[in-house]
Amino acid sequence: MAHWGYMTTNGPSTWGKDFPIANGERQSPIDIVTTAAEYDSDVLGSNALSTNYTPESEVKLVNNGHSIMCQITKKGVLTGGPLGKDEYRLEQFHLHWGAEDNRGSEHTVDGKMYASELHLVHWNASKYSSFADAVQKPDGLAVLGIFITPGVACNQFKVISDNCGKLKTSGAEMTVDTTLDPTLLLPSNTSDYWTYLGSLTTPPLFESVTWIVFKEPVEYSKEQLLALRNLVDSDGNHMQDNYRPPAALKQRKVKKTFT
Ligand SMILES: NS(=O)(=O)c1c(F)cccc1F
Ligand SMILES: [Zn+2]
Repeated sequence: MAHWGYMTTNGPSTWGKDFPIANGERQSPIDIVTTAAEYDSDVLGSNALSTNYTPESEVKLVNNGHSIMCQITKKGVLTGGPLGKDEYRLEQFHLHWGAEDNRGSEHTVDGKMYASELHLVHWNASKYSSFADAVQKPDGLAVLGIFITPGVACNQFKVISDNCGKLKTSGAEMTVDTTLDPTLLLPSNTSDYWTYLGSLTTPPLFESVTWIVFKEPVEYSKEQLLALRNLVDSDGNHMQDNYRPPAALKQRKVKKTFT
């Protein structure tokens, strides 16, 4: 079986062969049609979305062949909003990006694509015993989606962008002896977001994710975006355009926390 990727021969249009759920009822990403999103005060009313992360004392980076991933070792949690009282533990974060600034995000907003999208992946530690246990459950995961646009450098992301050069090839791993506070990767406004029920955006595409996509993008510098584009994927090509295009919304509603 040819390993899945983002090239013509193994990209998103071919994933349905090995992962039939690719054409399922709650696939991600989606195009967020802002006028169709429903304001839902009780998504926000009952208890606002809240993150309680512990800064990582060292940064564990992995080039997993499809993205650059930071493995989280502390027990930070996300709760509230659409997650109710359940506590979702931060497991890892990674990104998707384009070869150029005009593309790269997975979710789109009224058809607009951002240059990149950061995903903070959490699993429901109130109900399940591990990420592996939660990953196939309909309420198993929660992912924060943060849009990235070219601008000033993001200081907290420097530990990743400054080390991409040492993680060029697929399978490369390294531990950087510096702290990282995942809270500082979030936009300043974390009250305004869209939320809907979806899936992993890479194979195995499990339909287990409550998506929370922030309205406010964060800025990364051109150099930080270039560092991502110089990574090499599992086929030895430049890791670029590692994003899945939007899937059909089907019978879903997107909720929003702002008017
Ligand atoms: N892209 S995504 O955030 O849906 C995602 C996950 F949540 C978990 C594993 C891989 C992955 F890619
Ligand atoms: Zn992702």
